[in-house]
Amino acid sequence: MPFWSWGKNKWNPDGKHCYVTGGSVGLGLALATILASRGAHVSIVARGKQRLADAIEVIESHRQRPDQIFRSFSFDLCSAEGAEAALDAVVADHEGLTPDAIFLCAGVATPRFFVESTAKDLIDGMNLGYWTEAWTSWAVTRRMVQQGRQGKIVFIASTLCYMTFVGWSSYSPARHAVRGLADTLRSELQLYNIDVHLFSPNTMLTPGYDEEQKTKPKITLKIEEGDTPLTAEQAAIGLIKGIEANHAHISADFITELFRASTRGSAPGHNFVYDWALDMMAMIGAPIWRSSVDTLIRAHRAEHAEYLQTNGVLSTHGDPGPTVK
Ligand SMILES: NC(=O)C1=CN([C@@H]2O[C@H](COP(=O)(O)OP(=O)(O)OC[C@H]3O[C@@H](n4cnc5c(N)ncnc54)[C@H](OP(=O)(O)O)[C@@H]3O)[C@@H](O)[C@H]2O)C=CC1
Ligand SMILES: CCCCCCCCCCCCCCCC(=O)[C@@H](N)CO
Repeated sequence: MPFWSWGKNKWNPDGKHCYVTGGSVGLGLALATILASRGAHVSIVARGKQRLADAIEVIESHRQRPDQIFRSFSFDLCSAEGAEAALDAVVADHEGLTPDAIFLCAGVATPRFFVESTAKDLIDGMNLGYWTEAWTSWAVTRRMVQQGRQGKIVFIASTLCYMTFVGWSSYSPARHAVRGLADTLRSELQLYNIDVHLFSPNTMLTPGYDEEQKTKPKITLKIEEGDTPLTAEQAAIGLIKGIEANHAHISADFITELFRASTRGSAPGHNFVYDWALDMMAMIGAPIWRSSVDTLIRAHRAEHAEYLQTNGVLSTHGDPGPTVK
């Protein structure tokens, strides 16, 4: 879309088929309910069947018209086969046609210290933080092009796709990879009139967030105190607003906006003056913040040494962990 038509013809989900991966809880469910309440047909995919069934009930309660189609399917999206099979199921009630919009919310974050991660932990990090999104985008793009259909693909990354710190060695690289793929596809899929967006939420209070607390190092949690968490609903509303504004990179909080504007690479920005102002703020603020965090980390050395000792972390050094392929 040329820049002079930005903001016109706001995206409207009414009557469109929206496919939300990871739509059973958290951000995906919040998004699915908003889309349903705005008249979309909604398909959700996740692994756990009970949570899918519960989610469909919630989505149903937002139905606007009797003809809206709501479906849920259980698939593991970490493999090309899983992503293809899920897509087959998702398009079945839509004459085999690819969805109008795909929201790639499926993903898992498991923070740990790098030295306590097994090889499997690191591979899982890429599987659950990158391939869950990449395989679905690959499957759907090929079909969209075969069918001559246009549409919208929305990748979900994180603030950690622009910056990172201690504890996120298995997750932040996967989120940076999602940004790399989204930026590449934003460029390439113009060939077919397929729009690509990247949403980078900060902390969201979701079941996934509760889960990640179980492995999160204390120092990581301490650094994250600087962030103000969003509810899944607030994040989903921010995402939809960003799509309506036709932003390539979307965020829903000020800190991520700072990192977006100062780490944008070749991605299109928002408003030039606004981005420039953010960039200036980040140029001064980010090094000050980083230096205070570095001080915090160095002050944590003794406690960390004790943690390694007590948990016998280094005695397992070199063990690749179970079932590494
Ligand atoms: N919460 C946060 O603070 C932040 C989260 N994010 C990212 O945003 C996305 C949504 O986060 P959030 O709502 O917190 O996540 P949740 O863990 O609450 O929900 C994740 C969803 O993805 C599904 N899912 C996970 N793995 C797979 C898989 N292999 N195949 C199919 N479905 C899968 C889950 O269902 P099931 O397990 O049953 O398969 C669930 O529906 C994730 O990618 C997350 O990493 C980004 C920034 C901040
Ligand atoms: C001028 C600069 C000021 C900077 C202040 C920075 C404060 C820390 C921001 C940490 C944000 C981390 C979000 C991680 C979300 C996520 O992806 C995980 N929860 C995974 O689910």
